[in-house]
Amino acid sequence: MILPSHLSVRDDHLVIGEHDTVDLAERFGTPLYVTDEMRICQNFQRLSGALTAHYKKIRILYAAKANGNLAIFKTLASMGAGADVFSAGEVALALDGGMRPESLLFNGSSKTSADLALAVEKGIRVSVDSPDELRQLDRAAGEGGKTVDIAFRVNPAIEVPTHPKIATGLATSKFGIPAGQILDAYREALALEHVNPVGIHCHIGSQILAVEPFAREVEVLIDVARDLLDIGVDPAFIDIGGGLGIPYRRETDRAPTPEEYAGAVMPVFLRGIRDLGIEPELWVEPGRWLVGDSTILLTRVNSVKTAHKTFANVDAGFNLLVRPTMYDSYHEVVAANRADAPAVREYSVTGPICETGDILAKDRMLPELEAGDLIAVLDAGAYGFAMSSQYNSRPRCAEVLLAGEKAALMRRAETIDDLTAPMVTVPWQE
Ligand SMILES: Cc1ncc(COP(=O)(O)O)c(C=O)c1O
Ligand SMILES: N[C@@H](CCCC[NH3+])C(=O)O
Repeated sequence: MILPSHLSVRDDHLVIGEHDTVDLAERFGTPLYVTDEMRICQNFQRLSGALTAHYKKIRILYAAKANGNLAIFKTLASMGAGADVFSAGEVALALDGGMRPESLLFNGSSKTSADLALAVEKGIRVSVDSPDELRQLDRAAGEGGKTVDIAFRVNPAIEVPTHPKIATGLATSKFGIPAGQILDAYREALALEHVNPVGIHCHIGSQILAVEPFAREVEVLIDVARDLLDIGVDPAFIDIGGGLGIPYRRETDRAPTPEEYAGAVMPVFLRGIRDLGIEPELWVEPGRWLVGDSTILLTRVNSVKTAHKTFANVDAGFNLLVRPTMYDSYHEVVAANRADAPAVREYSVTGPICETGDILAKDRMLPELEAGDLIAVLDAGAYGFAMSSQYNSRPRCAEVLLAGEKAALMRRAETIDDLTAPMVTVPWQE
């Protein structure tokens, strides 16, 4: 099996950073999310380096939805990242994590009036998703006695090779304004008093393992910029969103490197802006690429059963990692306490949730397993804990952050009391 450089095997045990996963599981319990902070920093530097090699005016906005732990915001803020935020919660976390309001972009196709008021109050730029939202934002800004800088989210009508549920720039997608309507939207923004159109925003989808769609996206955005110049808007930034995929199947996935991504996108961007005589900042909104491979989910085998096939029943299910169930996603699994043992039997690694679809990994060759063994699910840092739930009334597990020799909780495990705490006794049952 090919492991990323922050994972290794020592004395038959899987090691993350400098830490033996068997020790981590004993110390903190299972299930357990474990994140290597250094890996996130390396990922950030690599992506940032690849882009700035072409153009200096780059901003990286971490897509906060990928992993919402406050510690992750702090790590990325310290690297100089801003954030793509989608909710009041993400705004609060980003600001608490040390990001400045000017380094955030408030995205979303269905913002509440409270979201808009929050953006106005905090001075956060807004990616506006419809003319209706534009008018509401103008009103909110007027009431707050302010002017808000905005971009419009463009729907570029681009097909992308990914799971249909996470392609966001299809003509039929709920996100953005069709290219044919976008100029009217900017014209309307120019006519309004409290919104200031300064940017162009787009995001074509997630887990994209090809670079051509990003290059086509940039062409569309350059066309929009050309039209904007005609109506007197010189864009201060062009935000091409996130979406760069990672190789979940390391043996076979051919994932573009950041250098290949930059090599496809930047020449189109640079040629475009040179022709137009403008020098906007280029913004990107990576989520998965920054945090995806930084994290493993450790889960203990409760029992092994051979029936129609052989099941390793573990203590984490789609309550903690929904991607395999929701998108048929593949995550590599490793027998963490037998990492050198030969793979001799096919297992399905199944969780404790009362649903047939609760399968973390289907039909994988693994060493002989028994109750008490430890399984590591790899590449669980993006949309892992972030999409967890308390389904089946299971408290969520803890998250640990590693930095060199250090290991500390960045979120404690929930308890049964945490499940019931928000519940309120209705008066007729008192
Ligand atoms: C607006 C926006 N930006 C960025 C992202 C991050 O995507 P990814 O994690 O694939 O980089 C998303 C999620 O797809 C998004 O909706
Ligand atoms: N949740 C998806 C990615 C969605 C990206 C958000 N727009 C995943 O796990 O792959």
